[in-house]
Order: sequence, then C-alpha cells, then structure tokens
Amino acid sequence: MKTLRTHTLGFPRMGAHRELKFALEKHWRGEIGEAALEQVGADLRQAHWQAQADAGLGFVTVGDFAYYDHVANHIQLLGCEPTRFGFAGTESELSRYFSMARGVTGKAQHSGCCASHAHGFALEMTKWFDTNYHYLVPEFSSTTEFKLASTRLFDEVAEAQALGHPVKAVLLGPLSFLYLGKEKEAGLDRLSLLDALLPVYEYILTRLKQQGVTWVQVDEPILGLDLPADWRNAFERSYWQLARSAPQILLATYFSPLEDNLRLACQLPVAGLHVDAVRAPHELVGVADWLPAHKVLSVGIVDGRNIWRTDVDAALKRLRPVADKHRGELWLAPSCSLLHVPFSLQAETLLDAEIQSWMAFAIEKLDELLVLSAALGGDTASVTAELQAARHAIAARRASPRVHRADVALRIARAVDSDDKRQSAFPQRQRLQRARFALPPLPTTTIGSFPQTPAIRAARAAFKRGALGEADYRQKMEAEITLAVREQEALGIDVLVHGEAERNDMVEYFGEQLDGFAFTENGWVQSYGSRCVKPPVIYGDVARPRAMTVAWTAFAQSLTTKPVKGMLTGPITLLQWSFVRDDQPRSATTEQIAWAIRDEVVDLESAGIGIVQIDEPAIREGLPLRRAGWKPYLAQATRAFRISASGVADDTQIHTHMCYSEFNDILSEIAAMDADVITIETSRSDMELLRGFGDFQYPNEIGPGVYDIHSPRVPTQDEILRLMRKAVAVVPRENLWINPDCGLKTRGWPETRAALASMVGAAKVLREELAAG
Ligand SMILES: Nc1nc2c(c(=O)[nH]1)N[C@@H](CNc1ccc(C(=O)N[C@@H](CCC(=O)N[C@@H](CCC(=O)N[C@@H](CCC(=O)O)C(=O)O)C(=O)O)C(=O)O)cc1)CN2
Ligand code: MET
Ligand SMILES: [Zn+2]
Repeated sequence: MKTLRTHTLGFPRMGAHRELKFALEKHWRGEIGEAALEQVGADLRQAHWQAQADAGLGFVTVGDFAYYDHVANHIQLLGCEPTRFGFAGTESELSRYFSMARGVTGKAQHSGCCASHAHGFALEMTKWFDTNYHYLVPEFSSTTEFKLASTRLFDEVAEAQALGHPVKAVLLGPLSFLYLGKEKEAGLDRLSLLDALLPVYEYILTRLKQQGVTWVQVDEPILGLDLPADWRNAFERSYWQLARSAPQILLATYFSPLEDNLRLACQLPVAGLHVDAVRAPHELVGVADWLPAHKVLSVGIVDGRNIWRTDVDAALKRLRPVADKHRGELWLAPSCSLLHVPFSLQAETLLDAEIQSWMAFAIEKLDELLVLSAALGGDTASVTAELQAARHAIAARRASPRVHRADVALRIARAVDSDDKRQSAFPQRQRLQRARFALPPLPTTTIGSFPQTPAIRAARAAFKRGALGEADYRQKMEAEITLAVREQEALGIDVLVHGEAERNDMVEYFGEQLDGFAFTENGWVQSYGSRCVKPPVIYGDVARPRAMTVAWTAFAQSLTTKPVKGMLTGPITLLQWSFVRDDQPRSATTEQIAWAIRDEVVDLESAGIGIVQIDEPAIREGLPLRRAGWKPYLAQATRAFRISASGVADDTQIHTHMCYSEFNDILSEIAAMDADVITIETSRSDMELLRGFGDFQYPNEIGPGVYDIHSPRVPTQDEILRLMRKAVAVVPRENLWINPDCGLKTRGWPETRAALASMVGAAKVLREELAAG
C-alpha cells in the first residue's frame, strides 16, 4: 500500500475570531505590551497546530505565522532590514518589524530630493501574486548583507515540538524572496545578491535539521511565472547548494501552471515537489511522468483560493492515475496556503443553510484532506458518511435552481456590440462635460471614502445586531454624509463625494445587495497587517434587484450645489475580491456583474448625479500570472467595464480609479476602458507611474494621486506642488485633476482635513502660476 500523507502549506493567522487583529491594534495603540501580544501569537499557533493534528495531518506546518506578513518575517530572519530605517540596535525585534511595516513617524521627512531621505517610510506593500493579500516588499541595494538575524522560526519549531507535534517547517525560497523584492539602486540586479543569500539559507536549514526537523517546505511560487532565463537558470545551482545541508526539502509551487518550468521543478535536487492541481490540473500527469520515483509528490487538490467543497469524485478521478503512475510517496494538500480562505464555517449562523452546505473554509478543508486520503487509500469504509455528504452537496449545488436565472441569461444573449460603447468619442464628451460642470483648471476631488470612524462602525455593528433600528441607522449615516459634504465645501474641493459612511467595504457592500451573492458573518481573510476583508460569495447568476447607492448619493447632492460624484465598485473588482463560482468561466460572471452595475449607473444619472466613478483597483491583479493569458483577460475586462459605463449620456462624466499596481504594461487597455477621468495611485512612486501615461499620450483626463493615504503623515503644500509640477510636465495640464492616491477610510479626520487643505492650497498656487503663464 502506497504511503499517503496529508499536510497544509499554511494556515490562516488571524484566529477564529480575529484575535490577532485585535491584539495587534491594541499593541499599536499602546494598550498591551510585546509580551501580551506574543502570548496571543503563541496561543493562536497552538490552536492552529492542534486543528491540523485533529484533522490527522502528517505534520503541523511551522513558519507560516506572522504578526504582519510572512515576507516581512523573512526580512528579519535573513537580516536584511533596510538601513534607511536607521535602527539604533536598541529596538526590539518586534518594534523594528512594525516600524518597517508601518513607518516611523518623526523620521519620515521626505525632503523630496532623493529616495535615501525617505528614512522612516514604511516598506512598500504590493499584491501577493494574484491574491488580495499584500506583502511588504524587501528592499535591496549593493550594500545589502544577509545574516541569520532572528531565532523566531527556530523558537516556533521548538514550541510545536514541545506540544508533541511532528513538524514541517516552511520557508519562502531564496529565489522567490529575491524576485519579490525591489532594487533601490539604479543599475543593481537583485539576482546578483543570490550568492550572498544562499549561505544564510544553508545555515537556517542546517539549524532546522539539528532541531530534528525532517521536512522543510521551501516555497518557490515564482516557478509559476514567465521567468527571465537568468532567474530560471539560478534554480539548479541554488538547490544543489542548499541540498548539502538540508533536511528533506519539499519544493512548493502554487497559483499557476509550471509550463516551461515543469521539468526544471521536477528535476531539482530536492526530496519532494508540491504542485497546484486546482490551477493546473492538466499538468498533473506530466509531473508524475517527470518526477523521479524516489521523490514525494504533494498534490494540491483542495482549492486553497476558494470556498467551495471539493468535488470528491472529480478529485479522486484526478488523483488515481497519478497514484498509479508515481512510485514514490504521495501527499495530499490544499493547492496553496489556506491564508486566502476564512477560518471556519462554524462561525456562520446566518448563512443560508443550503448555500453553506456547498462550502468549506480552512478548518473544513483540512477534514476534506482526510476524506480524500482515506478514499484514495482504499479505506472508504471509515469515511462513508463524509463521502456521502460531500457527494450530496456537490449534486445539490449542481442541480440547484438558485444558481441559474433565465432573465440574466436572456439579457446577456441580447447584448449587442454597441452596448459597450459610449454614444460619442471622448473629445465630444469632454466638450459637453466642460460646458456642463464648468470646473476650474486642475479640479480637485477625492477618491470616495472619508474616515470610517469607530462611531460609524459601532453604529453599523449595532444595526446588524438589531440594537439600532433602520431609521436611526439611516439618520446616523446621513449625519456622517452631511459632515463629509460640509468638510469638503469648507476645504473648497471642486467635485465632492458622499464619503461612503454606509459601506462596510467597497465590495462586501454591493455583494450584500446583489442577487447571486451570499455574504458571511465572520468569513474574514487577511488583506494586509491587521486589516481583513470579508469577500462575498458569488454562487449564482448576478442581478440587481433594486438601486443600491442612489438614495445616499442623492441625499448628498441635495446638500450642495457642487457636483457630487456617485461611487460604485466595478465588475472586475467585485469579481476579483469575491469568492467566485467555479462552475462557469470568470468572464461570464464578470459580464453579469457589469450589467448590474450599468443599471446602477443609469439610475444615478436619472437621479441627477452627473459624475459617476466606477472603481477598478483590482484590474491589474486580475491579470493571469502567465502573459499568454493577458490579452483575452484584458479584452474581456475592459469590455465589462465599458458595459457598466456606457448606458449614460455624453455629458455624464464617468471616472474610474486604480491603485496598488504598476499600470505601465497595460496602458493601452486602460485607455480602452474609455473612462472620461481616471484617478490613480502615483505618489509613492514619486509620479514615476504617471510618466508612462505621458509617454503613452493617454487620451482622456487623469488625476495622479498627490499623497499617500496609507500613512497618517500630513503632506505639506510644497510637497504636493512638487509632485503636481512633475505631473504638469508629462500630461497636458488641461487634462489634469488633483486628488489623493486612494480613499481615506483608514484615516482619521484631523489628518484628513489637514492633508486635503494642503492639496487644495497646492491647486490654488498652481492655477495662479498657470494663469500667469
Ligand atoms: N474588499 C476589499 N479589498 C481590498 C480593499 C478594500 O477596500 N476592500 N482595499 C485594499 C486593501 N485595503 C484594505 C483597507 C482597509 C481594510 C479594512 O479597513 N478592513 C477593516 C474591516 C472593514 C469592514 O468590513 N468593516 C465592517 C465590520 C467592522 C467590524 O469588524 N466591526 C466590529 C465592531 C466594530 C466596532 O464596534 O467599532 C464587529 O462587528 O465586531 C463595518 O464597517 O461594518 C478591518 O480589518 O478592520 C481592508 C483592506 C485592497 N483590497
Ligand atoms: C481600494 S480603492 C478604494 C476606492 C473607494 N472608492 C474608496 O475611496 O475607498
Ligand atoms: Zn484605491
């Protein structure tokens, strides 16, 4: 009988009730010290390992826990904290960690002359592959040195061992670590740092071996990317070097097919390979062919990126030929770390029972592994009831009348080519809109949200609990909207927003109101640091039963003579930040959402709202990880956006907004979205991002972000002026707007007020300068 083992690549960190989030935020407010925070961490690890042991996993996974981000953990483990933070050597490891993650106030005086003056700025944050998780970007320079600088990993291994668990440690591999970082020095190629990095990995592996760790999972997710040749070539020699000292290495890949890296991955001198059989089922047989018989094959068969129950029969059908073909050990696992799914369905009390029966969160996915391994091993008797329940759920979901709607299908079938086009071309629309709104040159606006104060959140929590009635809740939110409008008027902003007080989240809020979406009570997933999101679940055809934002927006407009910009989340972002159906292509779901949003845009227009913003911050992260998939994705994504935006008259102004990404390689597609105005995050890149738009001669209007909204730091008027002067140099001034990088929901009012005052002040100075020629 073949050896079957189960394991997980990683587990959610926040805890069943987001204990880590609350402890972190208390610690940052100075309410609890490091020891108390560490205790919460230790308790969570213990509970999560116990859950893995209870599910019969072959070992518990150690090293996936982090107080902010696992990549940041590696920056400390490998001793490459950027020198710009100027740590004195007296700070504790944890305080340096949070300084890198969140910035050091007082030190962050950007003099504007060179990046090296940006002493205390937080590390840049960017998307982890195509997920909604953000990691902290390691910074490299030619003076970067590596050394073992933290014992945290070894301490956690010892902790798990003391609890009696067999341990598999996990590390982010050296090549992925370098690849995911960024050079902070012109001319440097970070791959050249590999030789300095590998000895530290060797040392870490040796030490783990000394601790009695027999397996180390080394994650190299970049093997799923189109790698430059020098990066590919570096794998073999790196792993030869590491193999010398290491316990057995399980090389883990996930998120996309290996394609041209498949043979390389199979032949590296490691003891095992993990592959993502959810994203790349078609490669499984090829892997079994290429993988030497003595190696462990770990098959990521349970979807770590989605919340649907595994179709056990389909999974077994996929696994059996591999089990027959591969002579070595076979392990079963989720496709990737379970970081990207919520903790457990046990915390859901209000979810529709039928829909809930179709789902599995992290805890339930661990149990699925056990069932699959028993069934694959021929021991179906021990899991008869579980198998039957699983089969029943899959069959019920497939047959459910709640999934398919004839009216939605009909509407899409009836769509014609012109549905994704505005009535006239941009120059004509621009003329009409200029006449209608008569805005000053360089108009000022914001991106939508104003501070989500504890009072707003408490009111919503009370409303959801039933402790606050609907009328009272509405009144409180209207008071917040009134406040936001008055503040904007006092500041002298040109295009106002209502402030989004009534929204828990820009995706969840719409998910709660659209048909075909289910939402959870407690389905939190970490987005960055202590911040979490509750992605809605798209289970069926999407339709909009009634207007979603019109009353709030119209209320705001009734308070002012200035234009109020309506605020919607676009189809791609709604899709990308939800758990999606796996029974039809993503493109089909996107198109359904696009029609629902179009209805909302048209209703806003009918209610007298002349400007509507359709946010698409996730358009870039939705790009397939392999370039071959880009073109079809972008064609379909831009069409979906245009469907949502094209139901209105020429003099209705459509804005879109994007953030958190590099856009320069998709500029022609961004232009193809044909929004009248786009606002983008540019300040952190010092307007470098905007240069691309200038070089490309982006045809429509554009608002480059003039300050970073992730930091409480208030920008000065001069700083903003400096950035806007850079903008004026690359984009025609008559097409420029002035706005922050993104929404202000995570900020407080005092800094928001002060920052926007700097922004409006800068706009005034520039207008005078430009008028004077
Ligand atoms: N979906 C999504 N993805 C995204 C973004 C985004 O905005 N949305 N932005 C980027 C990431 N940025 C993010 C920025 C902020 C937060 C964020 O602030 N999250 C909040 C939760 C927001 C939320 O849903 N709030 C709810 C529920 C809040 C809550 O937990 N309430 C407490 C009570 C709170 C109280 O009494 O004060 C409870 O119910 O127990 C609400 O406002 O209604 C958090 O972690 O704290 C998340 C991501 C990229 N991906
Ligand atoms: C992550 S993009 C956020 C856009 C949204 N309208 C806001 O201001 O919060
Ligand atoms: Zn944004």
